[in-house]
Amino acid sequence: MIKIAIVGAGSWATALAQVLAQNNHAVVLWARRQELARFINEGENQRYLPGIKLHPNITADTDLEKVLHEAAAVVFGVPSHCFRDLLQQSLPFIKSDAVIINVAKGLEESTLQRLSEVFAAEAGEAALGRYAVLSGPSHAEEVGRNIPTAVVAASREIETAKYVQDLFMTRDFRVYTNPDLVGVELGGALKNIIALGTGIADGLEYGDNTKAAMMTRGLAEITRLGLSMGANLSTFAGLAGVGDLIVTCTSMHSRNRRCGIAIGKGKSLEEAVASVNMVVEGVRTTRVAWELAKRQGVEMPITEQIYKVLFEKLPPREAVLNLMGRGKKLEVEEIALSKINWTLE
Ligand SMILES: NC(=O)C1=CN([C@@H]2O[C@H](COP(=O)(O)OP(=O)(O)OC[C@H]3O[C@@H](n4cnc5c(N)ncnc54)[C@H](OP(=O)(O)O)[C@@H]3O)[C@@H](O)[C@H]2O)C=CC1
Ligand SMILES: O=C(CO)COP(=O)(O)O
Repeated sequence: MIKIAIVGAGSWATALAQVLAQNNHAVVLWARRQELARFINEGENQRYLPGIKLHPNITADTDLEKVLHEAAAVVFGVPSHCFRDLLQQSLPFIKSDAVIINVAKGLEESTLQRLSEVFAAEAGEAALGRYAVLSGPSHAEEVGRNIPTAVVAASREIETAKYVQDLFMTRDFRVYTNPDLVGVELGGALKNIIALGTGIADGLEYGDNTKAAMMTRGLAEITRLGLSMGANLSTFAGLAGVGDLIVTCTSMHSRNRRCGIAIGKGKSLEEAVASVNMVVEGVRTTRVAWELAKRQGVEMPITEQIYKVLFEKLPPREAVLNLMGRGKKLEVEEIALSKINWTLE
């Protein structure tokens, strides 16, 4: 039995603790509030994953040093906006050979960095070899109930990705490996923007056609930004790309989609986020992605319109009209233009 620490005690951290505990690991979660640690130690995370009886191998504590002591692997299961701060607090207590696994799906707002870049900045470039990301279509509410799920472990070092695959793989939780850290991180973070958008369309009571169009064109712009930042094209056709996009844009479990629905129904951003009562990563990610699109010089029209709805009070119906009224385009411009020598004129 090896000890695995999880920094965070929200819905995803708790669901992943269940998976790891079922694999016979000793799992200790760090909660910042006593109440949450008590819920978990009493066998149910009533706040974040109600109705699921937790495995006896799971405990929780509010003492970060105690939680991290002698852990062979450390999972960061907190929202992106507090990752750097908690990483800084944790690093002095993490064993030098421990594997670090990040499961957050977001980007850092102040620096526009991917979370692996934040990790490298804090822990040193050499430590990146023992850093992995776990991502893919996986709602905590379903993983916690052992509903069959498939995800991806990505790392610069294949051995690290394989280690993570072995840690998490169960009968109901299948883990693939992928060397494309950049693509897996971007796929997981950027799909939340499109889920906000499809949620808004649902809130406006548009139909399935609208949703399918937004998901498909959303994937096109995610891919465009990803390729400009060094990601691998095939990652976006995989679990961390289209797979996660599908689940987040269609599931009522999705916090981003539910937030979008509330906005589409006329709630303000603040009211919509408050109604979800859990982290809505896509809001900050929209700001970051819009800045990245400008920096990289790539077109991200859906992201641009969602940015305007969220932060510039553009009425959602006008955002849809703006998207529908854009100039004529080739569907697969990057691929078409490079392979068959067409032009847009
Ligand atoms: N939920 C899901 O199904 C999935 C989520 N993810 C990703 O996992 C990450 C975590 O999401 P999720 O579990 O849903 O979030 P939740 O809202 O369920 O839980 C958030 C957790 O982080 C803690 N937290 C929030 N802010 C801070 C802070 N400033 N300092 C310390 N702790 C803090 C909360 O503690 P407190 O209760 O004290 O506020 C809580 O324990 C996100 O990046 C999300 O995109 C990925 C896959 C699936
Ligand atoms: O990433 C997720 C599912 O794969 C969770 O998405 P939400 O944060 O929108 O619930």
